[in-house]
Amino acid sequence: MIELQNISIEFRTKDQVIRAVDQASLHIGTGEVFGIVGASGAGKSSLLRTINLLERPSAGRVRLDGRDITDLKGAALRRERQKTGLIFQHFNLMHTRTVFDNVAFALRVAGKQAAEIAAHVPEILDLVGLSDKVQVYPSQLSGGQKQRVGIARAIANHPAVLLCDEPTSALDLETSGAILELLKEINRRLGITIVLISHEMSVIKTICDRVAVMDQGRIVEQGDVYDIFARPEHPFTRQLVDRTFNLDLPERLTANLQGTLLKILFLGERAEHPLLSEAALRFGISVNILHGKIEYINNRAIGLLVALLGELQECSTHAAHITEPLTGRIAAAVDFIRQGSARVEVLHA
Ligand SMILES: Nc1ncnc2c1ncn2[C@@H]1O[C@H](COP(=O)(O)OP(=O)(O)OP(=O)(O)O)[C@@H](O)[C@H]1O
Repeated sequence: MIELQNISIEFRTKDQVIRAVDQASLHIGTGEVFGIVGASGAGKSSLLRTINLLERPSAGRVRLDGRDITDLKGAALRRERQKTGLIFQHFNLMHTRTVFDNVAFALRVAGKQAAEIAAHVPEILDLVGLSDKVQVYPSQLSGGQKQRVGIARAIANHPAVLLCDEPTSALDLETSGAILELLKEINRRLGITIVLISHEMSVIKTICDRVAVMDQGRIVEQGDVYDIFARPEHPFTRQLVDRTFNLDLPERLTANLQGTLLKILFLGERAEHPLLSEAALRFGISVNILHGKIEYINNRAIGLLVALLGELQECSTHAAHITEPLTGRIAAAVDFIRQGSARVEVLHA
């Protein structure tokens, strides 16, 4: 559906050349929800805007539906652009026009007749949940409602692709969730391919099937969202994923740790096995869970636990016969946990 091949984008200012995107390649399939994530200035917007050639690449090719559109101009380019809709972080609505007119404008530009526009706009506004706001002005709408108008306008001409530039960054958490839900529904019901950029992994995990991670103009990693969360390889991706899981411990807990502190990753069904209690019994140690979280990404579980392995406070019946020193038992327990989980990181020994 969308193929970006070795895209580089350079901006020339008076005294320097900024390479915003550096040899980025992507392939996005029909009907996918594809995310591009990265810090501010990573090159996400520039790359997104090459898909409909709002930004022309300095090098590389853009293919839409198998057709190379990189060199298109004028009417041919405008026709190709009709296949894409675009929504923005700050909605970009016309404030002196009603909700109806904001959406109608997109249809008028595409050459639709008044009768068709009059019939179609209410349908689209119904789809995005704004049937009761048809004659209202944008200033009378909440942020979430404004973005719904932005979405209605973007899908009015039945595009094959919806490009979303940080669509929820200006919204609170709850509204953001509702907008992502609406985008997902549009993807499912209308089969529109969605490309969404965000600086938050939490947005990506809520809606995307696959993701590309950008750092300083380069795509450093891409793949299935679940796999990227489960096994982030690039240090920048790891940082993003860690921030999403947010497993930081309060200083009070880390100041006087007695024992071995582990961060344990469980994937899928393995998260359901009683691995830690088995380790405790087998090796006669205490296992104290200090932090933990299970995330479900595309209905598959990723569990992360921070656990402290240490000496049992009292001699339990299970441990009474254990004579091996604590360090040996903990080392054996770490091995045992390592075998039964996806990854173990020793945070403190
Ligand atoms: N028109 C322009 N002229 C000069 N430099 C630009 C232009 N547009 C973008 N840049 C620069 O290119 C780099 C990438 O910008 P871009 O907006 O694509 O990144 P981004 O990841 O989308 O960032 P943000 O999340 O802050 O929008 C930045 O260093 C930016 O300053």
